[in-house]
Amino acid sequence: MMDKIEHIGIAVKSLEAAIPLYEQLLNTPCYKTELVAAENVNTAFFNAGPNKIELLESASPDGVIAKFIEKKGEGIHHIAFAVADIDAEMKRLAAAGFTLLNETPKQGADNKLVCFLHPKNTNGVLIELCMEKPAAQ
Ligand SMILES: CC[C@H](C(=O)O)C(=O)SCCNC(=O)CCNC(=O)[C@H](O)C(C)(C)COP(=O)(O)OP(=O)(O)OC[C@H]1O[C@@H](n2cnc3c(N)ncnc32)[C@H](O)[C@@H]1OP(=O)(O)O
Ligand SMILES: [Co+2]
Repeated sequence: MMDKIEHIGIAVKSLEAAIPLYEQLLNTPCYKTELVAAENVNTAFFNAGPNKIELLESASPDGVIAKFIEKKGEGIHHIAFAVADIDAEMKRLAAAGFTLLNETPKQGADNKLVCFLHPKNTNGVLIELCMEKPAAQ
């Protein structure tokens, strides 16, 4: 089950320009910036009540975010839902016919495991499943 919207991902050309803008807009400081090398993306996080805003800047000219901005411009990139059991949700959604973009949960930002669903099955919205990484046993 999707517990809540964990974050809204927003594609931006420059974190340097977008971070102060969102700090002013949200009236709260960016609480974390993080490079997710595997995704070729630099991220910046803000709390917005029980949810978050995740700004995304491409870490290379040919990254996913650069491609998105080239095609669609800056703007909302994805919606991430918090899930308690990402494996179970991936199984449920795959069985329901959604296209998973990664076979197993992968490393996300902000201490999460993530999986993406292709927008072709979700009315054109890129969906991310997002689970807090279990504490190391
Ligand atoms: C994980 C770290 C962090 C976190 O929260 O922890 C992040 O959120 S990282 C976010 C960046 N990473 C990803 O987005 C990974 C998943 N995305 C992908 O695998 C690709 O972007 C994919 C498959 C969605 C699109 O890649 P592709 O190479 O196929 O690009 P195209 O431009 O050819 O797109 C095909 C088709 O999809 C539409 N599209 C692409 N991106 C989006 C989007 N964000 N929202 C909605 N639609 C999207 C694109 O317009 C094309 O549609 P078409 O009708 O064919 O023009
Ligand atoms: Co995200």
